Amino acid sequence: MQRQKIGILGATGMVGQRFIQLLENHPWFEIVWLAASDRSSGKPYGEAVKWKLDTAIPARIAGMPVSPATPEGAPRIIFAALDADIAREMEPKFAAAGCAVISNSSAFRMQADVPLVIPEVNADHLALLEEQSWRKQSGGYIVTNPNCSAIGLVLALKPLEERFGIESIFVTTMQAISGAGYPGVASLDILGNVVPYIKNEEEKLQEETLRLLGSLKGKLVEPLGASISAHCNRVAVEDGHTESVSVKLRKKASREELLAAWREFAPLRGQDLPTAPAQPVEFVAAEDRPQPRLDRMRGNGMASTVGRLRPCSLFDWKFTVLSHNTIRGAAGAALLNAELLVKLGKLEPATVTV
Ligand SMILES: NC(=O)C1=CN([C@@H]2O[C@H](COP(=O)(O)OP(=O)(O)OC[C@H]3O[C@@H](n4cnc5c(N)ncnc54)[C@H](OP(=O)(O)O)[C@@H]3O)[C@@H](O)[C@H]2O)C=CC1
Ligand SMILES: N[C@@H](CC(=O)OP(=O)(O)O)C(=O)O
Repeated sequence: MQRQKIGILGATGMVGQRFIQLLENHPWFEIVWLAASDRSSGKPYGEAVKWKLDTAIPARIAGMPVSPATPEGAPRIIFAALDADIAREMEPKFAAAGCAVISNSSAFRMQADVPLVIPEVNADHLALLEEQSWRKQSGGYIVTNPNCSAIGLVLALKPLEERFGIESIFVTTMQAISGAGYPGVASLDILGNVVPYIKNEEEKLQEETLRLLGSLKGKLVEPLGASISAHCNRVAVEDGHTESVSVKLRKKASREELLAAWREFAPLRGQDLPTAPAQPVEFVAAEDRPQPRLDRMRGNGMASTVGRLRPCSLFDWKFTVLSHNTIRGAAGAALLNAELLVKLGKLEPATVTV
């Protein structure tokens, strides 16, 4: 099978680097175009980037030039990892030029006709992309993946919502510093410290969770009718967001029933998507797990790990969730969205725009 040509917008950032790492040997996609800000444009990638991953920059990529961030000459499939303000201005230009923009950014996640998707949770919401004016005019569109804390949480909640219904959710996050990009949070602010504030994060986690667990009604997503309250904190962890969760269910369920719901949750089984984890929600029985350093790479960084399941004296059950914020929470999430779009016939063979 010939690999489809793809480009990465924001290729030098934390998420952009993860895209390169995950795509380098991907069986379906081939990186042919990298773009970033004017600061990087024109330089070889290896010179423009401050590479922060623990695998080497692929030699082929290090020598590639960084292109200007414009649709001219870009391939038709674009993985985008731009700050929200820049994405808001730039992603529509690529979609209008006929590109499929597979975005990580929050800029369009809550726009009614833009799918906000986790393939295991709400693949049917992808139908919304057909409503976009870009799709109708040029064939281009924008599809988004959620906030990095929302992804791990929603993967753990979806099997419970399906079987028992959810009435209330209370969640407290402990988010890794890589979530703030590079250079991100100053070392003097985070070393030996916890920062109980991440701008806009609680609002995004609450809104996106209910939209992801919501139902597609005609051309609109009706959010899940549950109450939710989130507290978000930045902690001195490199990668991996940890979340303490309490849930009130609509139907009483035993511990064994919750464990079975997570164990049997395999909505993508049989689809052979290269990035999909075999077990999207992994339960770890040890009393002191999950932990970011020990559990973030489960399912190649694509699983949501759940542990410490116990009764909650305020709600019904409480537990801990952990997921890798730049893999499952960002680049891996977008890649899985793209793989699903290929399966659905919505990513056409690569040609060059304008
Ligand atoms: N880190 C995480 O865990 C997660 C991040 N996200 C989202 O992904 C996006 C990227 O995040 P992250 O990688 O952490 O951010 P970084 O700050 O690390 O990277 C930003 C990227 O955008 C590029 N850029 C900046 N300005 C422009 C411009 N004017 N035109 C074109 N490119 C530009 C930068 O290029 P240059 O190097 O040239 O400045 C760089 O490649 C954000 O929307 C973020 O919210 C989503 C989920 C998780
Ligand atoms: N704000 C998240 C990362 C992020 O970029 O989220 P979003 O994609 O919703 O902007 C964090 O700090 O960990």
